[in-house]
Amino acid sequence: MSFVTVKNVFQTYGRRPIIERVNVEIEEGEFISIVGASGCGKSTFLRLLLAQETPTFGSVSIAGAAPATEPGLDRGVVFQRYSVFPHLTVRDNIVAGGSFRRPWGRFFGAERKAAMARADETLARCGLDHVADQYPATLSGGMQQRLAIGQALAARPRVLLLDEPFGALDPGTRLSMHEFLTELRAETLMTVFMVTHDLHEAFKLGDRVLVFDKPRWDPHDPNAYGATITFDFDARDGGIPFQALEEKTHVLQAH
Ligand SMILES: Nc1ncnc2c1ncn2[C@@H]1O[C@H](COP(=O)(O)OP(=O)(O)OP(=O)(O)O)[C@@H](O)[C@H]1O
Repeated sequence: MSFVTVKNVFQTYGRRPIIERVNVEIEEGEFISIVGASGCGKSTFLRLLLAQETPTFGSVSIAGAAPATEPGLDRGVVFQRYSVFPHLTVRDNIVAGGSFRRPWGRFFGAERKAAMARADETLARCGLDHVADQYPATLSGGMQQRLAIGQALAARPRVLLLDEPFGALDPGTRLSMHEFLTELRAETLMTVFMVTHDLHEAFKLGDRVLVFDKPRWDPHDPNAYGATITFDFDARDGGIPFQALEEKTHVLQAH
């Protein structure tokens, strides 16, 4: 059985369908990139995996059970959009991220020392070691976002959900975060779902790229139908070259 199974899922807000007939199976350790037009339900899909919402119809299961409503020891889901703690220093924010997996949520004595050392490693990887003792409010927006990503990764979750995690970062920082995430995946068996608007990033990082789109469209009522997964690309080993995709969609017949 697959690690994550999404079976015939529909999600409707009021009378408006957002996603419909979504079926997908994910193996543990896969990196799933999710792309699609704005407003077609990508974040809604992540919320269903997080159990922040329950589907109007259909089912979601993770490791053979409905996803727990709280991130826990058994299923360390951490969502990138959880904001950082303003009253903790940058280093303590990372330590706190790592402690989410503990039943009492705190480290003491030698364990705390080890947690601080691990936090310093994560901070160096995120390029935040020089601001370890500062508070988040003193950081730029991009640095705060890097801290949020570092905090999420510090918990070493079994499933990591990322909603446009690198969208606000400058190109250089973005590349180093790609490397960081790739290294971390090599070290853990983490399953990753990442929503991105950057196709190149989607194919570079993902094992698979899921495309959300509306297969049915009523020009008189654009909200009449929901979106579903219209493509499931295998992006391993370089995947389908990004350019080839573009060319294919723009092929004109010579005659
Ligand atoms: N709780 C809610 N109640 C009603 N409508 C909602 C709710 N959450 C989202 N929506 C609507 O559902 C649609 C899908 O939203 P969602 O955020 O999942 O899309 P998205 O694909 O992630 O978009 P983007 O790429 O712009 O982030 C949007 O039109 C949004 O306005």
